[in-house]
Amino acid sequence: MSFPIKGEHLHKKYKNQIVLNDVSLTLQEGEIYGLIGPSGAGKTTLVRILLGLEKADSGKIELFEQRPTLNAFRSLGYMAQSDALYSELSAYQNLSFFASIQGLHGKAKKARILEVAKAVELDKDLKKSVAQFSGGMKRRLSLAAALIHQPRLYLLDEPTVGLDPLIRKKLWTLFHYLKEKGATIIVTTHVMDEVAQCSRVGLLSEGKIIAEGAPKALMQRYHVSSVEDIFIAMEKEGAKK
Ligand SMILES: Nc1ncnc2c1ncn2[C@@H]1O[C@H](COP(=O)(O)OP(=O)(O)OP(=O)(O)O)[C@@H](O)[C@H]1O
Repeated sequence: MSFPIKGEHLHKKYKNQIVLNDVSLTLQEGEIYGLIGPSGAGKTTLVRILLGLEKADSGKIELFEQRPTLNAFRSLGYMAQSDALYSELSAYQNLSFFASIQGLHGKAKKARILEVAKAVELDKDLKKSVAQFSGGMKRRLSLAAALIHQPRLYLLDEPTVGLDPLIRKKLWTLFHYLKEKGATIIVTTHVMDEVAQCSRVGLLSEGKIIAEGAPKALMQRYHVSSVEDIFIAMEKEGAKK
C-alpha cells in the first residue's frame, strides 16, 4: 500500500486562533477521502497545508512517501474554493494557460484541452469568455484545469458548490472514474450524499480529526442509519471531549 499524502502532527495558528491542533492524516492510494466539518473548522487550511500553499507552524508532510519538493507539488491537481480563472480570457485560453504551465504543447495540448472540457461538459463553451460564465460553469472550468495534467492526486475544495444536481452527479461519476484509474482524491464537502460516496471520511472539528472511517463503518459505530446522523453524532461526541 502506498500513501500519496501523509500529514503528521500538523499545527496551525492564525494570530491567537488555533485552527489545526495536532492533525495527522494519511491518504491511501486510490481512495476518495471526504474531509468534512463545520464551517470554519479548518478544512481549507488543512488542504492548503497539504498542498504546500500554506506553511504549518509545526508537523511533517510527505508526498508519495517523500519529503515534498516543488515538482511534487506541481504534480497535484488542486481545485480551490474560489475559482482562480482569468475572466477576460476564453475558457479555451484559460485551459491552454494551465496546460502550458504543465508542459503541454501543440497537438497534445489541444487534444487534452478538448478531453477535459468534454469531461466537465464545457466543450461547446470553450470560445466563450469566462466573464460570461455562470458560477457553475466556472466551477467546472476550474475542475477541468485541475485535471489537465492527469495528476495522481487531487485536492478538491468544495468542488460542487453551486452546481445543479445533474452536473453534481456527473462530476461524482468522473471522480469515481479517476479513482478507478488509480488516482487518489481528497475532497471537502458539506453535501451528505457526496460524503456517502467517499471511501473514507474524516471529521475535522475544533482543530482535530475527531472521527475517521468508511461511511458504512461509521454508521454502524454510531448506531445511525444516515450519513447526516453520523455527522451529528460525531459532533456531539466531539463536543463531549
Ligand atoms: N489567512 C488567514 N488569516 C487569518 N485567519 C484565517 C486565514 N485563513 C483561514 N483563517 C481562519 O481559520 C479558520 C479556518 O478556516 P478554513 O477556511 O480553513 O475553514 P473551512 O473548514 O474550510 O470552512 P468552510 O467550510 O466555511 O469553507 C477560520 O476561522 C478562518 O477565519
